[in-house]
Amino acid sequence: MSNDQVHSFPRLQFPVQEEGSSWIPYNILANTSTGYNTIAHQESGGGVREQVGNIQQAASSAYTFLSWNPNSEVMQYNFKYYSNLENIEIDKVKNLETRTFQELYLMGNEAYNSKKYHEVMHYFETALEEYFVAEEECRLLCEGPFDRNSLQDFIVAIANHFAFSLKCKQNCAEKLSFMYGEQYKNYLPSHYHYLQFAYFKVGEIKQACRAVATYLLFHGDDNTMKRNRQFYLSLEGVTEEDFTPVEEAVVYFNRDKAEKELLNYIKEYYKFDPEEFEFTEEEKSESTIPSAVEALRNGQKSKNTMEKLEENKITLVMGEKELNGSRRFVADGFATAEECNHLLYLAQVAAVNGDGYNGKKSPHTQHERFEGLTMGRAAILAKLGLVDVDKAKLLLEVSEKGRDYVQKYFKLKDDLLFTYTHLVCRTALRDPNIERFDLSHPVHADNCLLQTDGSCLKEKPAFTYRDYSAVIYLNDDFQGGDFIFAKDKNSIQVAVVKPKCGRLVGFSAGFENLHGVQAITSGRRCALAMWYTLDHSYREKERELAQEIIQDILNESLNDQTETDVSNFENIKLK
Ligand SMILES: O=C(O)CCC(=O)C(=O)O
Ligand SMILES: [Fe+2]
Repeated sequence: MSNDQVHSFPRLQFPVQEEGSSWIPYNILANTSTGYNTIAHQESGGGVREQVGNIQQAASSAYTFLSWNPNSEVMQYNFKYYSNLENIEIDKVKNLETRTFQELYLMGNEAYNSKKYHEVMHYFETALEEYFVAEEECRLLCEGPFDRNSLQDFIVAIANHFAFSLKCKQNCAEKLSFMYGEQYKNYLPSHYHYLQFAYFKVGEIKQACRAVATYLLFHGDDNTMKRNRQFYLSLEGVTEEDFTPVEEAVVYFNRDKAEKELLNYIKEYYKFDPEEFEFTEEEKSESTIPSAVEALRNGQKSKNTMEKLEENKITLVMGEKELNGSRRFVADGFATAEECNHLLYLAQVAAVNGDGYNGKKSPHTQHERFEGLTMGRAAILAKLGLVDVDKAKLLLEVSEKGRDYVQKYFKLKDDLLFTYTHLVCRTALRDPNIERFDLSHPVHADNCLLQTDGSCLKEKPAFTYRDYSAVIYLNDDFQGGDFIFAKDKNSIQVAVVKPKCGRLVGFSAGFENLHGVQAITSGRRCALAMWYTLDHSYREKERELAQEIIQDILNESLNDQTETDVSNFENIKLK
C-alpha cells in the first residue's frame, strides 16, 4: 500500500500569487453587488493621508472587490495604487469575504502542500470547529418570522414557511463552501480526507481510522477511502471498533439526511387542502360531547383537576399468561383523567371522518362512524389557532410515553420508531337495541394479510414494516367495544381487554397477535392507536413535521412573552 492510496484529495484551487497578475484569484464570478467598490473607492479618494490601518483595509477591500469583478479597471487602478504605497504590507492584504473557517481550511491546505502534517491537523481540526459554529449561525438565520394572513393564505403560508425554513437550512452547506467565487463541492467531508492523511503521516493511526469512518459516513462508496480502511485494518492493533465516525459529524449527517427526507415528504405527500379545515355545521354543533369535554370547552375546571397533581404511575395489569399468548401485555397509567379529557376534546373538534389511510368513511363496519386525527393535522390546526397547542403537544407526549414503555417492556435494543400515530374514535350509529353480529374491527394482524385458509401473508398492501403496535384508551362511557386477542379469523377469543382512560394494550404486530374490536353498540369509543417500526426508512415523517410545527408555536409564544416582559419593564421605567 502506497502513500498515494491513503492520499487522494479533492481538487483545490488557490489564489495564484504570481508577479504582475498577483492578487487576482482564479475562477472569479462577476458580481457588482458587493459593497467593496464604494469602500475601496472612497478610501482611494482620500489619498496618501490615510492611516496605515485604513490603507491595509482599503487594499483588502479592493482585493475583495476584484475577486468578484476581475475586469474592473477602476479597481485594478486602485489596487495598484495601494500596492505601491510605502507602508502597505502586501502579504497581509486579504479577501474580506473569506470566513475564519475557510481561512483555516486554506491554511491547512498550504500546510499540506509544505508537508507540515502537525499543522495540517491543527488547521483542519480548528476549521471544523469553526465550520460547525458558522453552520449553526447560518441555520438560525433561517428561522424567519411566520407570516399570518387570511385563513386560506395562512394554510399555504404554513407549508411555505416550513419548506422555506428547511430549504434555507439545507442551503447553509452550499453557502459556507463558497470561496473565491467558486463552489467547493464536498467541502465538509474533504476536511476528514485531509485529516486522515495527516494523522497517517504523523503515526496517529487510530485518529486516521476515525477520519476514514467519518469520510465514509458521507461517501460510503468512495473506493479510495474503502481501500484506506482495508489498509488500516491490516495494521496491527487496529480493529473494526476504531472506525467510529466523530460525533459532531454523525449529528450533522443524520440531521441533514432527516431534513432532506422531510423536504421530499412535504413536497410529495403533504397536501395542504384548505377545504379540509372547514368544519361542517354538524361538527360544530356536535351533540354527543361528553360532559367533561364540554366543561373543558367552556373553560371550566374539570371535576378531576386534582388527579393531574398525582404523579401518574404505570402499572402492568396483564402479561402473556393472563392474555393467553406471546408478546402482548396490558398496562395502566398512560394518561390521567384530565389528559384523557383533553385528548377526547381534541378528537371531538379536530378529527375527520375516515380511516386516515385512503379516505374510506366506514372502513370496518357501516354501523359505526370512524373518525381520526393524525399528528400532522393536530399540529397544523394548532398553528392555525384552531386547537390549543398544549393539546397537540399532549398527543405527542402521551403517545411517546406509550412508545417508550413498549420499547422497554419488550427489551428492544434498537430504537422503536413511530410509523403511524392516529387518534381514533368509533361512534355507534344505530339503535342499540338492534342486534349486531359484526365487529367494530374484524380480527386481523397489523403487519400481514390474514387469509381464509388461516395463513397470514406478509406482503403489500399489508403494512409489513410495522413491528409493534399499541393502543392507549381514552374513555369507557360506551357499550361494547372491548379489544380482543383471537385465535383465528373466526374470532375465537383468547383474551379480552376492557378499554378505560390511560390503559395501554401493546403487542408485536405479526400473525402471533391476531386481534379485533367488538361492536360498539352505543356511544363513542376513542383511543390513541400507534404503530411502531424498527426500520428507520418507515418512520413517521408527519410526526417529525408536527414536532417542528409545535416547537415553532411554543418558541413563538415564548418570544411574545419576552416582548411583553420588556414592555412591562419599560412601563415601569416610564412611571
Ligand atoms: O382500537 C383498538 O382497540 C384496536 C384497533 C386496531 O387493532 C387497529 O386499528 O389495527
Ligand atoms: Fe390492529
